[in-house]
Amino acid sequence: DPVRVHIIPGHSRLHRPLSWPGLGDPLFLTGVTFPPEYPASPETLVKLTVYDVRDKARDNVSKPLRGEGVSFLGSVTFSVSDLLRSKDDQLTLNLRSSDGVLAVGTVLVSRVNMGEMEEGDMDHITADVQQAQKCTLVCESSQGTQNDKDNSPLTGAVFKNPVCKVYKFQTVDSKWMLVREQMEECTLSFSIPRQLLHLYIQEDMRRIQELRDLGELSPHWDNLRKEVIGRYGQVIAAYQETLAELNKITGPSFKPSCSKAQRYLEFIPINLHTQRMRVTCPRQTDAFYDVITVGAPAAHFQGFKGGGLQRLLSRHEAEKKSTAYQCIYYSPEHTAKAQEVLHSVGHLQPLISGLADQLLQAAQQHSMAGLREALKNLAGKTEQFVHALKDELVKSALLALHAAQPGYVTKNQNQTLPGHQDSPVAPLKRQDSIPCHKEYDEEEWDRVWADVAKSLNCVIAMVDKLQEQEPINNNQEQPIPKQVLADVITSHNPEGDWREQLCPLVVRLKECVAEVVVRARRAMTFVLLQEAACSIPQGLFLKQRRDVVFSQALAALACGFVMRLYAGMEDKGFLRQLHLVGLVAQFESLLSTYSEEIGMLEDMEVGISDLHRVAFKITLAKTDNPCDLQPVVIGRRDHYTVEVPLPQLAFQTLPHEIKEGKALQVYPVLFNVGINEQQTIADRFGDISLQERINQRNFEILDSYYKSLSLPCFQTQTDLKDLLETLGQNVVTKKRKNVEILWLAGTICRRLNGIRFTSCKSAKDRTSMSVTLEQCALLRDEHQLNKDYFIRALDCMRREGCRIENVQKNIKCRKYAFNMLQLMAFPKIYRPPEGTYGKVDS
Ligand SMILES: O=P(O)(O)O[C@H]1[C@H](O)[C@@H](O)[C@H](O)[C@H](O)[C@@H]1OP(=O)(O)O
Repeated sequence: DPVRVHIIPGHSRLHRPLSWPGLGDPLFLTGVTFPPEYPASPETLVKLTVYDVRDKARDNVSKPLRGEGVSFLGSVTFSVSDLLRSKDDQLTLNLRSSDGVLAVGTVLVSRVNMGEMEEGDMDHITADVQQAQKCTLVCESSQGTQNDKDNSPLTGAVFKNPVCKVYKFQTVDSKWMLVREQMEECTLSFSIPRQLLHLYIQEDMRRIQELRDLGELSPHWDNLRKEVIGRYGQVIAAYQETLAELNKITGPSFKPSCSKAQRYLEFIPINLHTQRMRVTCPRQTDAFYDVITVGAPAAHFQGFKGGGLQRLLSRHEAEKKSTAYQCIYYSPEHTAKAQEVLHSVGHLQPLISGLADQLLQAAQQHSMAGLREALKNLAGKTEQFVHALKDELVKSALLALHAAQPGYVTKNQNQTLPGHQDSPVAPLKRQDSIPCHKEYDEEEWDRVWADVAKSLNCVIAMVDKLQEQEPINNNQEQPIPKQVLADVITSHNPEGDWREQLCPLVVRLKECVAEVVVRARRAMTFVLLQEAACSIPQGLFLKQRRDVVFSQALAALACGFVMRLYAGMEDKGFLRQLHLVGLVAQFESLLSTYSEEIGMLEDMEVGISDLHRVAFKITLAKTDNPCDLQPVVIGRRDHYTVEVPLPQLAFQTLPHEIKEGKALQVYPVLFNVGINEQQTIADRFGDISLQERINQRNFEILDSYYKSLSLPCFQTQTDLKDLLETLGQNVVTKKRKNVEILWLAGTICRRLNGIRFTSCKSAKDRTSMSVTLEQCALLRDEHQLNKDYFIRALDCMRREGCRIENVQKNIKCRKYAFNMLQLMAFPKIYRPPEGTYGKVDS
């Protein structure tokens, strides 16, 4: 396979093959750097030596050792002048074996012109320091300003340690505007991951219990069960340890970028901060613009050797299908269905039981209205319950479970299944054989399941009957349609007490529900056992990876939601939109689709998409005490709810739908455009399909969200429609570093009242460039910032503003971690002013 070498300023590390599993002809890319102090000249000779690395764990082959998974392939030498004179800046060289005789492969050397350099670019990189220093920063504070609306006790409960900067800029009509930047930490950085860890542990413990409740299984299945339980136990122990370590942490409410790969901090989002820009213009009401900045949600501690979640999960699914010989393969949809059924029965059974008790209470009180109300609710929930179980999966899983019990025989073989014999790994071909245990009654489930509906009908019929017996004046409401089940009714004494007559029927209904729950729970647990057993150990590693990434993503989302909610408390239109449709949460990412950052982006894609399983609820806080205003997470992996408590005063002004606890939806979308030198390589020689796919898919989500908004205030905004159309065109256009995608997506999100997020690896350098650019663009487009002040304002914010403080908070140094050569690759407008960047230990 060809090896490509790029002479790229600023790079020297060997990179993994850029290839996708299943595709042949992988491309191995590596960049080679001549450090600025190195006296390279046209005569300089470059020797390339290529090794075959079999042992991926030994990624660092700078000093390869023979016989340790690394072997010499060949080498070749060329001079810098060969490259400079070459056609298309490219040399094709033959690798030679050590004795120089054999040609053992081809190396393609390209000289990379960073491309984004334009005439006069260098002038901007070394910007006019004097100009920039005519900076308009007027004051700064670490506490915010007094009597500040942004620092109310409400925000103070969740947002901490404000850093504040105020600037004065000139408008087009030579007036002055005041711009105030405020950046804060968020307590949710730690509290959401802690709560999630608790919930993960609880859920896995419950899973272990459910597996135990499967009862006696044949040795094959029993062994698998033991193994799965053992693995769950390990995960629980690791999570408990992490939680214990997290509980020891005090200090700032954010994880600095340099701790990104620390084991005990892996669930914590990197460098999560909120940033608000408030603009005060003469004779205008203040406007403010919020953004949440956070490092890409990704499993940094686990690393990116095999890629990120999106790739790992699809690879795993494919492998599972082909190697699941020990167990029954259930598709991810089936597994999700099993979880859903488990969840539904767990949720609905206590509700049905409570409503049945209410019905008896109403009967006791001889209240026909109460009886009918309770019956209506009971019927509704019971129907939901019956419906939730109406799935072929339950039936087939019951059969499979039956076949997994000791003593099971098949009709065809009339002999014990292989999986039933002593060897725990003997193949079991369940699907091919129709189980025919003499004790197994295939109709049984249908009967048990139908009994629930039947017993509900008996209850309905009895209430009807009682209603008929009532004197006419106690029977004003419309009667429930008659469902005559004579065999039931005749057995009851029409003259007796209401409660007495209803009680046996209600008890029967509860019993039928309980019976169904036991069976359904065991059947679904068996499906999940298959899933877990088929995927050990890789599936569990991936689950842990997904837990980590999701935790970071949820902490960021919750932070953004709370900030958006607090900001919109007095906006009736916004609140209406919130409960009628929900909010867009738009993540902008600046990761490169190259090397490690591909893996980060693959993690991030799954983490952000998993956020669609989250809803928010607003609750009334017990007190106005800050600790009672902390959001609370409830739920399980397939669905979480974040409850956001508000103090009485704020709560009472909300629309009643929100006060009644309506689930508030979020629509997460992710747009990525890599901007640095690594993206230059990816754009030219690598694979950018990941970025293209993400942008196209998320455009579709955003577009369908917009279409689902039937609120007139959005449909009449023609420019919103135009913006979406332009974004749609941009995501399919082949254009390098097309940052317009990010600007359009950000603008659309703001117009849609959404939550804005900006991310890169550590949310410190590239993110700072993007956030300051967005702020200045808003000043120019929405607040008539004088054009001559645009670059000055941008440089000033980058030099003096909250973002350089963010860098300082993270690495204790006031320099963005860019070198000059990296900056050449940036789109011009993303480059910071001279003196603010350099080599730092980040
Ligand atoms: O905040 P980031 O842009 O992810 O910081 C990068 C920086 O862009 C890059 O130039 C530098 O070489 C480092 O990789 C920074 O990442 P850290 O995670 O090390 O801060």
